Amino acid sequence: MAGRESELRGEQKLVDELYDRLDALRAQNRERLREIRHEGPSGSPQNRSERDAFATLYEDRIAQLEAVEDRLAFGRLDLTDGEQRYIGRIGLTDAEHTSMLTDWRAPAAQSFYRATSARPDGVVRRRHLVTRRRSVTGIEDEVLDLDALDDPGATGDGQLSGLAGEGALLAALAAGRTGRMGDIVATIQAEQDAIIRAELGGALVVQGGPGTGKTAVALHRAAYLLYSHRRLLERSGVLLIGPSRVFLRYIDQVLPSLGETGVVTTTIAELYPRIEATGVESEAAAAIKGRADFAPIIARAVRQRERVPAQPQELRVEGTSITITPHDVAEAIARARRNRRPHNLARVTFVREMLSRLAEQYVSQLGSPLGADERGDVLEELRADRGVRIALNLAWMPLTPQKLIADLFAQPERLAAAAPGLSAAERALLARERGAAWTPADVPLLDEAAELLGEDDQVARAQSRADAANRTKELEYARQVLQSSGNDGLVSAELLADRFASSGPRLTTAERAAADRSWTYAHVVVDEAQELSAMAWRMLLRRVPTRSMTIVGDVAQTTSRAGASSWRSMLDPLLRGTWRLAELTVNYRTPAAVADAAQRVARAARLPVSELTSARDVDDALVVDRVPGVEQLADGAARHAGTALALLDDGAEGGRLAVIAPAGRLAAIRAALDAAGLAEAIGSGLATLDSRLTVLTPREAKGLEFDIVVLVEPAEVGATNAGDLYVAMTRPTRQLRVVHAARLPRGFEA
Ligand SMILES: Nc1ncnc2c1ncn2[C@@H]1O[C@H](COP(=O)(O)OP(=O)(O)OP(=O)(O)O)[C@@H](O)[C@H]1O
Repeated sequence: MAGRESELRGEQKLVDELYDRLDALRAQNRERLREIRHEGPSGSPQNRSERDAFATLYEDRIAQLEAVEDRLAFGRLDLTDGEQRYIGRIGLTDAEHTSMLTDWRAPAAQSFYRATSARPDGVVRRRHLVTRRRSVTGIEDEVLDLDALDDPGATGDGQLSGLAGEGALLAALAAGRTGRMGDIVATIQAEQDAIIRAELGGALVVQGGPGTGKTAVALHRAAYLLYSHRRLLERSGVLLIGPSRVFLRYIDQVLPSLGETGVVTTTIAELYPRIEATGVESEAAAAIKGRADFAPIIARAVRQRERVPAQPQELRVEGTSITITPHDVAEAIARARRNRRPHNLARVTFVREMLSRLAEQYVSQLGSPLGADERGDVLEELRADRGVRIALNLAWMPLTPQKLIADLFAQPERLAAAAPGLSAAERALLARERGAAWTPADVPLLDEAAELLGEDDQVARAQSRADAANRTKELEYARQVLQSSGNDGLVSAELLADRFASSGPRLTTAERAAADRSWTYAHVVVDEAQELSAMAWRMLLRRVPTRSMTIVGDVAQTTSRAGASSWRSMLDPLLRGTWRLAELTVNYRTPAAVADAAQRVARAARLPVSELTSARDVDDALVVDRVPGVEQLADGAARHAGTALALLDDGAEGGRLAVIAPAGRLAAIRAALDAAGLAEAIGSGLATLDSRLTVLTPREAKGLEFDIVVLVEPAEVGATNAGDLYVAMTRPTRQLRVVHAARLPRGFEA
C-alpha cells in the first residue's frame, strides 16, 4: 500500500511538471500574441498581413494548448534500457528541448498500444495513469516482460483478457454518456491502433460490428494522418463524411480534443456547394437515383441536349438568307464531340463550326469574295443575330446542372428518352414539379451533371494560375519564417503562406475546399459508409483522385435501400479491387447479453453480421416486457422511460436515455411521455444530443449511443428493415428495455 502511495506521489510530481510546462507555453504564446496585437494596424500592407498571419499562428497554438488540458498525460512506458517514456495528447519538451511527453501519434508511442507480453517490443511495463483534472487518482500496470523487471514481486494486472489497460478501458466504457463522443487516446486497443496507423495510400475499408469503435478509429486515424503527413495533408485538406448533421455534432469535439481543427466535416447531402437538399422523397425514388445506372442516364440526358433539327430552318440576316441544315448541325455536333470536353465547353467548338459554315453561305450569297477582315465582320454579325443565337441554342443549349436535372424530372418525355432502361412505374416515382426542393439523392446527380456539363470556371482558373506564381514566393518566405520562429512542425509552410497572402479574404484550406465543387482532398474519411449509394460514391471519388481513403462501416447495419449489402459488390466496380479490408471484432459499447441477442436476430434475418466479442457484460442488461395489445405500447414505453430515468438518477454517472420506435408510433409515445410528466426532458433534432431523454427512429439513432434504450415493438422495426432493428438494439451502453405487443422477432430469445 505504502509502495503504491509513493508511486502515486511520484507520478503526481511528474504530472505537475507537465502541467507547469503546459502553462508556461500557454503564457509564452499569449504574450507573443499580445505583443503582435500591440503593434497596431501600422506599417505596409505586407507587414500588416504578416502580423495577422503570426497572430493566427499564436491563436491556433493557444487553442491547441487549451484543448489538451484534460488527461494531458495518460501513460508511461518502462523500457528495457531503463528509459521511462510518458505518453500524452501532445508532445512537450522542456526549455532545453529534452522530451518530457511523447505525442500518442509519434512512432515512439506505438508500443504503448501494441506491445503484448508475447511481443513486448522493448517494453518492460506499461502503465496507465488515471487522472481527474490535474490529479493522479490511479495507476494501472501491466508487466509485459517479467524477466526484465527489477522488482520481481510486481506482476501488475497482466493481459489476461487480451485487452490492454483493462481497468482504464472498462472504466471508460462504464462511464455515463454525455451526449458527445469523447476521444479514446488513453485506451486504444491493438487492433484499433493497427488501423489508425495504417499507411496513408490507397483505400482502407474497416468493417466492424456495432460498437467496435469504427467511428472512434476513423477520427483518431484522421488525427494521426494529419500529424504524420502534415505537409501533404494540410495543403489539400482532409474531408470527413458522416451520415447526418446530428451525427457530425455528436462527434464534433473529438478532433479538437486531439488538437486538430482543420478537417472539413460534412454529409453527402451538403457536399455540393450552395445546394441545400431539404426535400423529402420516397425511399424507392431515392434508391433508383442512387443506382450506378443513373450515370449513363445523365450522360444521355446531356447528349440529348445536343440536337439535330428535323427540318432545315431558313433565317434572314441583314437581308441575306441563310439556312441552318440538319446536315451542318450534325457535322458540327460530331466535330464538337470529338474533342471530348464537357458539354458547355465543347459548345464553343460547335458554335464556331456552325458560324463558319453559315458565314460561307452568307458570303456565297453576296456573290463576291471577301477579305479576312470582312469575313470577321460577317462572323460577328451572325454571332450577334438573335435568330441565329436561338437556333444554335436549340441545337446545343448551354446548361447548368440544376436545369438539366430539374428538366429531367419535370418533363416525362425527357426522362423516358434518357432512361429507356427504367420502367414506366420507376419513371413515375421520379416525376416531380419544376422548382421542387432538392433531395439528398439529387446531390450526387447534380455533381455528375456538373462533371459532364463543365462549369464555366475559366475566370476562376485564370485567377488560380496568377495566384500560383505569387505563391511560390510566399512559400519560400513562410518556410524561413517557420524555421526562425521555432514553430516548424505545428503548421506547414503552405498554410502559413496562405495566411500571408494579402489579397482577398483570408480563408483556411477547409473553407476554400468546402466552397469549391472541384476541390480535391488529400484524404477522405467516410463513416457509416455502407449507406452511400453508388452515385454518392462516384461523387466522393471525384474529390479524391489519389484514392487515399479510410472507409468505415458495417454492411449488416445498412438501412438505405441504395446502400451496400457487401463491400465487394459496392466497391469493386468503383475501385477495381484496389481497396484493402481490415476488421474490428470487439464490441466496446453494448453489454454482452444485448449484443448477443442483437446478433442472433440479425443472423436470423440473414444480415451479413461480423464476428463480435463483447468487452463486458452488465447485470440486468436486457429487460423484456410484453404488453397486452398495441394500444398499450405508448404507455408501456413511458413507464419504462420513467423507470430508466430513475435508474440513471440513482447512479453517480448521470447518463442519457432514448426511446427508439417505428416512425408511426413516435407521436403517441411523445404524448404518453407528456402525460407521465416527462415531456420536459425530451429533445429532438440537434437537441437530441443535449437532452436526457430523446424519442427517435432507428435511422435517427444511427451511429449514436445512449446509456439506456427503450425499444418499442422490435418486430415492427425489423419488418421495415432488418438493419434498422440491428442498429436500434445495439445503441445502449448499459441496458436495453424492450416493450412489445407482437411476437418478438426470430432469434431474440436464445
Ligand atoms: N479503445 C477504446 N477505449 C475506450 N472506449 C472505446 C474504445 N473503442 C471504442 N470505444 C467506445 O465504444 C463506443 C462505440 O464506439 P464507436 O461509436 O466508434 O463504434 P462504431 O463501431 O462506430 O459503432 P456503430 O457501428 O454502432 O456506429 C464509443 O463510446 C467509444 O468511445
